[in-house]
Amino acid sequence: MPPSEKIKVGVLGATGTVGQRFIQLLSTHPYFVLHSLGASARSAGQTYSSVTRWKLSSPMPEIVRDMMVHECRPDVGGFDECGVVFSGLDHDVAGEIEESFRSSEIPIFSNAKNHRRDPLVPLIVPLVNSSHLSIIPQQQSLLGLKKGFILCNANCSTTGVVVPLAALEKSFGPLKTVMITTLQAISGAGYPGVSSMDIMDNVVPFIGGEEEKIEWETLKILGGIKQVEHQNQNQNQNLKNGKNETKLEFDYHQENKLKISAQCNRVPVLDGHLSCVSVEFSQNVKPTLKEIENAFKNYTSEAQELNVPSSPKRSIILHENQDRPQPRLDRDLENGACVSVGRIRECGVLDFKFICLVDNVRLGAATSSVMNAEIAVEKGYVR
Ligand SMILES: NC(=O)C1=CN([C@@H]2O[C@H](COP(=O)(O)OP(=O)(O)OC[C@H]3O[C@@H](n4cnc5c(N)ncnc54)[C@H](OP(=O)(O)O)[C@@H]3O)[C@@H](O)[C@H]2O)C=CC1
Ligand SMILES: N[C@@H](CC(=O)OP(=O)(O)O)C(=O)O
Repeated sequence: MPPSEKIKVGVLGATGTVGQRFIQLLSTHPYFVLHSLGASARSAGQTYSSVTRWKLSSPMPEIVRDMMVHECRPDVGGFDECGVVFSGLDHDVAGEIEESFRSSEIPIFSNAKNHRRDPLVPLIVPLVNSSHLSIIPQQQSLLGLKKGFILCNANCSTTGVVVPLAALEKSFGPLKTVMITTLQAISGAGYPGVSSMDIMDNVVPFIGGEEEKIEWETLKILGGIKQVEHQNQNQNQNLKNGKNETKLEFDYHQENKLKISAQCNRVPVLDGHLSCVSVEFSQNVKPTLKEIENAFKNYTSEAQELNVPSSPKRSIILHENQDRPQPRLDRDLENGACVSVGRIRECGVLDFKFICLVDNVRLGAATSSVMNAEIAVEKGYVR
């Protein structure tokens, strides 16, 4: 259900690649209304249209053209009046800025990598693990906060891969081994990103830190949250209460010891990260090709069940043509909010292999953040 009154929202890094998608998605949103924009000191104090190199094919929304861009501080520019602030900040600065907003009781939905490993911060791909929102009250109580929290969405390539992997685990139980090779678009590196001299007529077989992120983020996202008994630090109180404390912890898929290896490449594509994925199941009786196709086709997420505004009708679109999915042809499906899957076939080394595609700036970044916020509103975490 939409909130009775639209919630004021802010965007940090509003001028950047991800920031521009935020602006586009939020300019006509049924739950949220754009209230505050932030970027670097280079842009602060000027209007949005004068400092932004707008790179989307749709025009810059009228409502932001004359809005003032502010420094990314919770005490300026009306950020303290926002119920939600989205962050598309460069990771060099995102860590401290996002913490300062959280301390000021402002919920932050971040695209940056800085807090993804934090044991109190949920790392949520909204088509997979929105149940991890349940860690937020613990984050707030340990930090003495009432409304503020940080919630991260995943690396763009991770996002594209975990949706089909979640569909396989939902139907056939834990995976044992996953091998991933990515072909990543240049917009993934922000603007201006990789030099044209480096990427034209070329493939660059290195993206700093990306392989490690895919490998551990997948474990946090696909793993569950477990309740762990901790000994109460205050022994007297412990004796008085006669019980230990229960805390929530991410299990990082440890129980099933999922092994993942990723290799990442930058290719001359504007938007859309493609991945070649091979998987091995834990169960002895392997599913058939038809069963795998059905697992992808029938996969639904909580975002779909809640029917939040940014949720796709289909989380996974299965392509039958042998030469699909392709970034240029398929990245716009479901307004960039789904994952395309195709070329499912048996693998001579592991069990099966397939290709998947995600729009790195939409589901891989801004759309996931907005969908996470919609789910958080629906579940009462944003007040
Ligand atoms: N592009 C993608 O596909 C994805 C990106 N991400 C992550 O999202 C974040 C944004 O990426 P992207 O949009 O590509 O990057 P861009 O380089 O395009 O944009 C960076 C933004 O950060 C702002 N900024 C830079 N320095 C400062 C500072 N010192 N203080 C305040 N603001 C600052 C910039 O403002 P100004 O214009 O004033 O310089 C700009 O708005 C990154 O953390 C990235 O890793 C995550 C998933 C996918
Ligand atoms: N590194 C990704 C984009 C990105 O910014 O990732 P992260 O949010 O994990 O730092 C790419 O180049 O395609």
